Amino acid sequence: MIEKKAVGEAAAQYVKDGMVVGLGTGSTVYYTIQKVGEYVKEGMNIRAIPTSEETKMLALDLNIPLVTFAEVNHLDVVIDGADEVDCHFALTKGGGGALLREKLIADATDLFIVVADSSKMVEKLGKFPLPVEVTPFSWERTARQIEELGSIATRRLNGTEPYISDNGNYILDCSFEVIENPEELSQKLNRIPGVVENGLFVNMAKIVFTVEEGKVVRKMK
Ligand SMILES: O=C[C@H](O)[C@H](O)[C@H](O)COP(=O)(O)O
Repeated sequence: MIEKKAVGEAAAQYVKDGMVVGLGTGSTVYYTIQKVGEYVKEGMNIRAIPTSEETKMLALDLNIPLVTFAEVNHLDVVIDGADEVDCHFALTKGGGGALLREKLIADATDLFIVVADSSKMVEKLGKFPLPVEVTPFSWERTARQIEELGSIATRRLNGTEPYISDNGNYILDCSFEVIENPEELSQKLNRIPGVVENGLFVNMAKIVFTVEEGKVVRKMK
């Protein structure tokens, strides 16, 4: 919790007056969003696109002005959390189910910043099961095709019911153990009909805020 707050707040320094900002989802970027709310309260003029309904509610509570892709095409900065970050800044995302909008929004900026406590930093991705968003129709067949790539795909539940994403889809949590080539796996997954998007973010993050030896560090690509 202390690390999440420290890295989340540190990244907020990249939000400046006049910017269009992408706001991520989760318990780490929560602290970034709180800081951005303070900036707005102090008079900073920004507009934001949230990566989930949860973040949208939080931003509205903090009076952060929102926009949509109907009005903007490019974001000045996007700040988001991650479930795993490897040494090349490849990420696993989607533990909170927001991966599709997160990827759409991260794709719309040249400055994608990740906030991740030290537990998220790994040598290779894979220990955290990879979230894959799939269409509910024939999800079982899609799951079998994902399993042919070497994983065990488990449909996410919300209690006893299927978890439904903000986009009306299912999430499959796919255990691959070790992901040797995230880019290749991402391409293979997205070629399977029924896969809407996968939680691998490769060659997207430019800056990672994390904690090393008890101090916040900013790692740049
Ligand atoms: O879908 C959720 C997102 O990808 C989150 O950014 C990710 O799960 C990290 O969340 P947290 O900061 O709560 O660990």
